[in-house]
Amino acid sequence: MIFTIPGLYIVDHHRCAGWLQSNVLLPVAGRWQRRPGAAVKCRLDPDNPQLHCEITSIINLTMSQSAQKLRQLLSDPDKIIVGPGVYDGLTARMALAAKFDTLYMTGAGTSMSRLGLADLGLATQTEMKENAEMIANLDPSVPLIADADTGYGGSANVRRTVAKYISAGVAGLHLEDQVVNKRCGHLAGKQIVSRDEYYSRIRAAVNMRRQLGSDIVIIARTDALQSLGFDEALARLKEAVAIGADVAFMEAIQTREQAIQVCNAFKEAGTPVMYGMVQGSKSPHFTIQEAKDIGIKIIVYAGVCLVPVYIGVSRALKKLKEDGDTEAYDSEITPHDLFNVCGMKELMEFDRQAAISHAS
Ligand SMILES: C[C@](O)(C(=O)O)[C@H](CC(=O)O)C(=O)O
Repeated sequence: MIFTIPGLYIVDHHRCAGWLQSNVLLPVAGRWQRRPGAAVKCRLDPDNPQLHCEITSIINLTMSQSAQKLRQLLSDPDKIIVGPGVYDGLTARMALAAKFDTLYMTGAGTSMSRLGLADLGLATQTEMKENAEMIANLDPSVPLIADADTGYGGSANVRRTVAKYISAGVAGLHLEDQVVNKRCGHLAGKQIVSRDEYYSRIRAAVNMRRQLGSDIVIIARTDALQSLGFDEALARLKEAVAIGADVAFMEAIQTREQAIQVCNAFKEAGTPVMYGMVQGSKSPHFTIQEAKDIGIKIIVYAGVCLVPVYIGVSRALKKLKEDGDTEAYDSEITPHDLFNVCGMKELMEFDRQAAISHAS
């Protein structure tokens, strides 16, 4: 379908996370010129879906490969995006080797693996960004969604967080409405900031993205369900999306019905909904297929690596401590196998090529 808007033509548009992303013909020096990659952010008039009623911005995107890929996945109607929760180089490499097409950097996992500390808002902006940067660049063709907690302060901090995550190569990030001294979304006693403060975080993120000409996907997360109830949590997500967030994420959902209600609430507008699966929490458990069936667009399994690492490593350590020996595995893993998952072949080939150039 081709839309006509006074001043420009939009062709090849596709709907993507609340954006209409398109090739655009712009009148430049009296001629229509095609500007691939330029995006027009439009609001559709619900009463007249054939016409755009408002152009909110035109952006020349210096699209990052990974954010673009994430947007492509979001715009695929048949796709559910699955983010295995990784938190260090090895878990990220293992998820890549398992051929996941998206990764999720869990903040809880980052806090525990990098700091040895529980998910209580202790990981700093710099620590989170450094971890995200390392993971995002192991294979930049696989988009990384990274936890950005509260944005680490006021709007100026959020601004800086978004800029850092963009330059780190992160494809999408989520920002929430807990106080800066936050805690894991599945713990009791969460404190929530006012609507205005939350909205200013989202607005800061959206404005910074625009200022940098980036297409990073902004995921609005609310933790308000626990203390303020479903209606308030939903209202916050709706306003966050109206401000410019691309995806709605209600944290620590308590029932399957609530998950369905959230999906239904955003269905008409085509806003993708994200769901956080945390094994052992009170949130309903969904398989990928179940999540897809109810309309969830992104599901992240925050504990998919953490839990088996905890179980497996605890058992192995107990064995060594008590029996004075390591566990025997059916198929012994050699150091080679581990290094291969972490790029050994490519590194050695690179080294070989460098040596050849040097010799010639
Ligand atoms: C999604 C989450 O933010 C994360 O860091 O992975 C956590 C998950 C967890 O603590 O296990 C959360 O707050 O839900």
